[in-house]
Amino acid sequence: MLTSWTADDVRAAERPLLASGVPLMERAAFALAVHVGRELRATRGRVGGARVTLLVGSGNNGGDTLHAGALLARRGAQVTALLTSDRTHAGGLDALRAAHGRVVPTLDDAAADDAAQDLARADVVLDGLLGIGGRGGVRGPGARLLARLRTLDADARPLVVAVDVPSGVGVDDGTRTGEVPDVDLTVTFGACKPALLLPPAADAAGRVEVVDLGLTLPPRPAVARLEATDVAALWPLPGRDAHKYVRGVLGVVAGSARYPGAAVLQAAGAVRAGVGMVRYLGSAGPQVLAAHPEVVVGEGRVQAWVVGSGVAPDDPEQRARVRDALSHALAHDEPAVVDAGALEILPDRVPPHVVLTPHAGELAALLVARGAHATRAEVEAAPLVHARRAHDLTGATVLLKGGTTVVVGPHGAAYAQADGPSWLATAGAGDVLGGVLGALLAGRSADAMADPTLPAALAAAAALVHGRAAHHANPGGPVSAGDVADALPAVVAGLLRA
Ligand SMILES: NC(=O)C1=CN([C@@H]2O[C@H](COP(=O)(O)OP(=O)(O)OC[C@H]3O[C@@H](n4cnc5c(N)ncnc54)[C@H](O)[C@@H]3O)[C@@H](O)[C@H]2O)[C@@H](O)CC1
Ligand SMILES: Nc1ncnc2c1ncn2[C@@H]1O[C@H](COP(=O)(O)OP(=O)(O)O)[C@@H](O)[C@H]1O
Ligand SMILES: [K+]
Repeated sequence: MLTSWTADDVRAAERPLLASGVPLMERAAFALAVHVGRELRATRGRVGGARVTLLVGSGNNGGDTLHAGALLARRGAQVTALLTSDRTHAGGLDALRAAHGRVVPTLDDAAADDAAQDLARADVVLDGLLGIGGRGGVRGPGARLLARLRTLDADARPLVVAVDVPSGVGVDDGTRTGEVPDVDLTVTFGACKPALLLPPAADAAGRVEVVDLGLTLPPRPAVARLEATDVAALWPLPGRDAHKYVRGVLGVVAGSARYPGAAVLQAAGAVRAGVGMVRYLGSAGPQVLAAHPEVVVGEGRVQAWVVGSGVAPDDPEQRARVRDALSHALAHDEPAVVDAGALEILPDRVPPHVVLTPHAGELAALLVARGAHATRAEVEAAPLVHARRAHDLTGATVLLKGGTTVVVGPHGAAYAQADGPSWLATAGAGDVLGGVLGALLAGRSADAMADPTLPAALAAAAALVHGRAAHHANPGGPVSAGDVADALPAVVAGLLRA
């Protein structure tokens, strides 16, 4: 599992070490210089003679950058520091000067234009403008330099390394404000930060290397990302004496006369993910049975529900079945996935074993219906913030679909899963995901009732498996939702072997 901690968590963990004189900045800068040296050796064979340009802000992030620049200068690199403030970390500046680095105040437009030449000639640029002390987008001279960097021709573009985080990201919430450099590598100190996992900030962060500073961090991370072994540990495995009812029955209320395919795809997701049995309720029974003869059509006991996918607003009978299923789930302590058409008829407050699976547009509509202001674009710009708001307003676990899927549950549980290729953004893929998650909740129904944070972990696991199934179905190329479902058994088997 990848784990990340907030700026406050990291600062609190650093405090006792700093108080006892541990030289954290020197350690951070040393590790940064090692990583940059490795990149330079990979791209040009040696550090000696490499041109290194430092973007230096007013805080300790700039201090790290100057100290790393000094170490690289001592290894023969030609280092230029572009200072963007009249305040600069004194120790860092002394170290760079002592190592014969060049120091250039870059405080106005003319200086930024001159500096653009340094940027274009550089082999590597270190972004040391803002770290965990940044508030809002980069202001002033630093923003001018980032704009110059962004507009360099592609063939003049140096390797860009972010110091701790790319400057301009919301460290704790993954937002981006103003100019944010698109970096190739982020070397982050003490712990990974949420912005390096969360959209849209993480898209700017490139590869992430975490430098261990020996911090003692709180037990619960702010945002996590499941990996294969975590999913294997969460997956419900049939025992030798299992039968289909023990393994979990999933009630599926999906599809309508207008969208029968949603029911077929959702059943495919659940069946291929290995559910004990699917019971289907709705008008698409013949289509579901034709595609999946293993499905049972009609009412009966279930351990979990998935409701709403492909349920059209003009289908009052299917909407009534969704309402009945939701009431049953709430009254009998059965976990439920609430998708698409069912999001509009969700009760005001629900427990966390109800998992909402909106995309950004549906999440915005859900928030607006509860008196909050939100547009689709605002949700996409701050997925964690809006998923958390939806959790706070409804009580539900929230899985917000997107290129990176964000999951929020109670007690601060949060996940960011970036497992699928962009090809997964295809009609019906969400229906398959609902089926996979339903299968997991049916298989671990009692556990999901006992541990209110488990539905969030299962939702993240479903997103991982779904994304990997899209890769597996056709590596590097297009997939249909049906292809994704067909790839599930092999992907699950692969994860369980890992
Ligand atoms: N606490 C520590 O001892 C350690 C900190 N480290 C480094 O220190 C960084 C945090 O240092 P700081 O707390 O000094 O914070 P930063 O260096 O992130 O930035 C703070 C400075 O930037 C200015 N600033 C804030 N927002 C701005 C904006 N939007 N535009 C322009 N200027 C802005 C502030 O006025 C302040 O001077 C970490 O990210 C990490 O790189 C590492 O050296 C490891 C040890
Ligand atoms: N850019 C993207 N990259 C990877 N996966 C994506 C991207 N955009 C959306 N997805 C995934 O594709 C699926 C689309 O689901 P959804 O929006 O519900 O579509 P539908 O309702 O047609 O099934 C979700 O699992 C979502 O996370
Ligand atoms: K930075």
